[in-house]
Amino acid sequence: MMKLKSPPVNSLSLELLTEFAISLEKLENNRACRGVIITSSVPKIFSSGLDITEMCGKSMEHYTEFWRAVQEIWLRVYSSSMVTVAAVNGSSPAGGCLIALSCDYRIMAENPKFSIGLNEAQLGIVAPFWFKDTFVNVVGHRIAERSLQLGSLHSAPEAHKLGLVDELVPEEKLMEKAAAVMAQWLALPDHARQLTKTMMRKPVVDRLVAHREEDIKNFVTFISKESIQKSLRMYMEMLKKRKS
Ligand SMILES: CCCCCCCCCCC/C=C/C(=O)SCCNC(=O)CCNC(=O)[C@H](O)C(C)(C)COP(=O)(O)OP(=O)(O)OC[C@H]1O[C@@H](n2cnc3c(N)ncnc32)[C@H](O)[C@@H]1OP(=O)(O)O
Repeated sequence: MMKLKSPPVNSLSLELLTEFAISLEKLENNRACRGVIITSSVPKIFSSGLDITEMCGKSMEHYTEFWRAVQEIWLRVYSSSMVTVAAVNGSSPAGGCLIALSCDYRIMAENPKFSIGLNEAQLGIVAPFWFKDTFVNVVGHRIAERSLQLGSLHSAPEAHKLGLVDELVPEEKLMEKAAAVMAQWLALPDHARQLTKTMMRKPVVDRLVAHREEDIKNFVTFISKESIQKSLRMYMEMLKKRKS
């Protein structure tokens, strides 16, 4: 099991992304490890998505390093040879949702206050093509398009209805259910499951691998724009105001 632990809200900072990638690599290289459940040890939050402070007021070099780390974590989770189950035990916007979408199966706590989705448009930013492709592969083109254009965050019941999560279970049963799903998936021979997974996911993975540097350049150019920086600053202010 891998538990995201970066209070208060599990923002995906460069440091957390780097630790996450190293832990995944260790598991991937351990032949005895055939599956991983990804969850959070922060109450009510799976992950608040990419750490916005990493994308605000920093240098081009920093944006480059940060985006490479974001790409890396997606590539590792999406193309993992292990069975990956997301036990979504709290809200999961944007980058948090991407982590869950990249797993093989998603189980969410059935709490209507928890929400999940790719809400980038609400921040005035655009989910890159590989976020979009991952989303389309889970919910289909129409639902993904509407949800992305509106930057929707879906409540747990709504997310289940749309197919964004596979199952809802009472919060106290979440880990038990995740373990049961893992056992079901691990009952199959690894090679057949792994080859099938690769067949389904390879075109999307290959697309980023082929355009990785271009994608970094696009990100750095986009995020460095003063209008985008202003949108991000306003969003952070809104988060702080909402609190007080
Ligand atoms: C032409 C095409 C080119 C394309 C190029 C690419 C373009 C860029 C693509 C970038 C993709 C971005 C992906 C992302 O993930 S962006 C992040 C999106 N995340 C969010 O919108 C979530 C925001 N947070 C919340 O909604 C709430 O915090 C949450 C529901 C998660 C929890 O609520 P709660 O009430 O429990 O906690 P607070 O809101 O009080 O938060 C506590 C403190 O944490 C700070 N915070 C929250 N989220 C973030 C974050 N994502 N990054 C950094 N900091 C965050 C919040 O401000 C509070 O701080 P303070 O205690 O200091 O006030």
